[in-house]
Amino acid sequence: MTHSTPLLDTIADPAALRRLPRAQLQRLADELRECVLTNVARTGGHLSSNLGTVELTIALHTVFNTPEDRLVWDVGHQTYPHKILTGRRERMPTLRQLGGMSGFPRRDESEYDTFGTAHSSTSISAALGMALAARQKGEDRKVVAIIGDGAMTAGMAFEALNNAGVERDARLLVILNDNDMSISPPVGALNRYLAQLMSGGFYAAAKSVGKTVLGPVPPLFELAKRLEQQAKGMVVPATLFEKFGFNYIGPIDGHDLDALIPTLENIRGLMQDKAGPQFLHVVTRKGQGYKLAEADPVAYHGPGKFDPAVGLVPPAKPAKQTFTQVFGQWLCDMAAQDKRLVGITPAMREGSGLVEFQKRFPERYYDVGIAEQHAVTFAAGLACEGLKPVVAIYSTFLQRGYDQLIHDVAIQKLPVVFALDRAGIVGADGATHAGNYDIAYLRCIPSVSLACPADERECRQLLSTAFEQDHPVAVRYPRGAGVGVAPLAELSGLPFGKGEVRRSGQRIAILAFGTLLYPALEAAERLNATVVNMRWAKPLDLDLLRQVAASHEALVTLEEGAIMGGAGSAVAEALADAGLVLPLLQLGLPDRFIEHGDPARLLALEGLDAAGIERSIRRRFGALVGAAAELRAVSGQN
Ligand SMILES: Cc1ncc(C[n+]2csc(CCOP(=O)(O)OP(=O)(O)O)c2C)c(N)n1
Ligand SMILES: CC(=O)[C@@H](O)[C@H](O)COP(=O)(O)O
Ligand SMILES: [Mg+2]
Repeated sequence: MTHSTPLLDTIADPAALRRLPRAQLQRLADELRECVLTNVARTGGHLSSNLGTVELTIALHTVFNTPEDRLVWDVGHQTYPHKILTGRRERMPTLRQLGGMSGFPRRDESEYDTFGTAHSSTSISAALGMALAARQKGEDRKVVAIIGDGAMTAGMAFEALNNAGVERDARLLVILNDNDMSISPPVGALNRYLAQLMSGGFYAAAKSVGKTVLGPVPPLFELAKRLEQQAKGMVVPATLFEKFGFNYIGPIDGHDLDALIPTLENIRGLMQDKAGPQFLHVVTRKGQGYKLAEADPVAYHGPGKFDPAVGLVPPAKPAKQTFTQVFGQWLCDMAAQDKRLVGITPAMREGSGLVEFQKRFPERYYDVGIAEQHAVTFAAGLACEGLKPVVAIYSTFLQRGYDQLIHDVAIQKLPVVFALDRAGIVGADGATHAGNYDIAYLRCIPSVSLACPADERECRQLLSTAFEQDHPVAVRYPRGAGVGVAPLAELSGLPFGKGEVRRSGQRIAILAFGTLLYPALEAAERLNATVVNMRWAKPLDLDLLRQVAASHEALVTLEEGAIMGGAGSAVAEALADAGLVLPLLQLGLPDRFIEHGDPARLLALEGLDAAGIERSIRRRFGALVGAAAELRAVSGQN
C-alpha cells in the first residue's frame, strides 16, 4: 500500500525544503519516514539507522545552505532521507541494485553527496579537510560531519578530533548522532561516557530548555549548564569533546525539530563568527517511528525485503547454511575443545556469526568496537601470552588493520587466525565493501598463510588447519551460502598447504582457488579439462603444481579476487622460478572497482560463472580444447 506524501511530493531539493513553513516540517518528517520504510521494505537495505536520521536530515538541509555548505555522513548507511530530499526519491526502488542507486553517499551520484563513505569513522577527517580548504581559498563555507556513536569508537575519529580541535577558525561542526547502538549494542568506555552525559541531568535540562530556546541565545548547552549549576550549585565538568577544543553543545533530542533547528541556527552563527570547532551531541532512537525496528534495531539494521505490516518473518524453508554459520559453529566447537581459543570481532557480532559464541563463551568473546586496527594488535597481545585468538573480520575491514597485521602479527610470527568473511564480490554494498584484495594484500606478507576453501566442508576443515598452526593464517570465504557440501562433525583439518586434483582431463588444467572450483568443474566437463582444487593461495602446493604443469599444455588459474597480485600471479611466479614454461591464463577480478548489484550476476558479468570460464578458455586455448574434445570422443568419454 503506498501512503500518500503530498508535502514530500513538493520537495524536489533542499531549496524547496528551505521555503517550507517551519510548522509543516514535522508533517514532512512523518511522510519522509514513511517513504523510507516503504521503499526499504520493498528493496531491502539499511533501515533502522535511516529511520533515526529523518528529523536530523531535515534540520540540516533547512539550516545549512547545501550543497554549498557541506554535509559529510559517516558510514553513510543512514543517508536515505538525505538522498530522498536531494532529488533521488525516484531512484529509491533501484537501491543497491545493478546500475541503481548506491546505498552510501557517492560523489559521482549527487553534488549533495560531498564525500564517499561506507567504511566508518572517516567523516571528521574529510570534513576538516573541506573546512580548511575553504579557509585557504577564502570561501565562506560551513562543513558538518555527522557521525554515529558506533563510528565514534574508531581511532580515526579521535585522530581527526585531535587535529580539528586546534583549528580555531575552521568552520566545522561535528554532530554525534547518539542512538546508543552500533549494529549490535555498543561497547566500550566511550559508550559509558556518553550515557553519563545523558544521565547527568544535562539531557533533561537541555530537553526542557530546548523547548523554550528561540532566537539568538547562548548555545543550548550553556543554558543547560547554568540550569544544572543552579540546580546543584556545582561546576559542570568540561566534556571530553571540550577537552579536545570543541564547543560542546547538547545532548539534545535529535527527533525534536523545535530543538534541532534553533540549536543548529545558533551553531551556524558561531561557525560564521569562526568561534572555533563546534560539537553537537544529539540523541536519537535507531528505528524511530517503526515499532518493530525500535524494538529490535539489530534485526532491522540491514533487513532484506519484508512486509512492513508484518515485519521480518523467518524464511518458510530453512535457508542453506551460510559460510558465516559454518564459521560460527566451528568457533564454538573448537572453543569447547581448546580453552586457549578467544574470539574477537570489531563490532560485527551478527555479521561474522559470533552470537552463539558470545552466549556460550562470554569470557572468551571480545567485541572491541569499530576498531579493526586495535582488534588485530589486541589479538597479537593475546597470542603473546599463549592464547589462540581468532579474529572474525570482513575481508574489506581487515584493510583497516593491515599495518597491524604486518607489524604486530606477521613479523612476530604470532599464531593468530583471521576468519575473512565477505571475501570476493559482496553484492549490495558494492565497491567499498568488496573483499577482492585479500589474496593480493596477504600473499606478499612473509609468515602469513592464506587458505581458500571451496565449500562449507572445506571451510570448517581449513579453519581447523589454520588453528593448528604456530603462525598467522587467514581463511577466506564469501558472503552467503556455498554449493551445499555439508561440513563434517569432527574438527579434523586438511593437510597444510596441500591441494588436490578434482577432475582429470586432457591438455588443459584449471587451478581453482576457493569457491570458483564448482563453476570450474562445470566448465571442465565441456572442455574435458583437468581441475585442481588448490585450496591454498599461500603457500602454493608446488609439488602438485609441477606435476600438473608437466602433464598439461596450458594452465588456467581461477580466483574470486583481484588478478593483479592474486593467486594467478603466484602461480606465474612459481612456474617461472621452476623454469616451467607453458601458456597461463589468469581469470579473476579486473583492475577496476566492482559496483553494487546481485553477486551471482556480477560474477557472471566478470566471466566467472561456468559459461564465462568456458568462454575465456575456448577463446585463449581453443585449439587445445578442440583436440581435447576429439580425444574424449575417441576415448568414448562422452
Ligand atoms: C571500518 C568499518 N567497520 C565496520 C563497519 C560495519 N558497520 C556499518 S554500520 C556499523 C555501526 C555503526 O554504528 P553508528 O555509527 O552508531 O551508526 P548507527 O547504525 O547507529 O546509525 C558498523 C559496525 C563499517 N561500515 N566500517
Ligand atoms: C553499513 C555496513 O558497513 C554494514 O552494515 C554492512 O553493510 C554489513 O554487510 P553485510 O550485510 O554483508 O553483513
Ligand atoms: Mg549508533
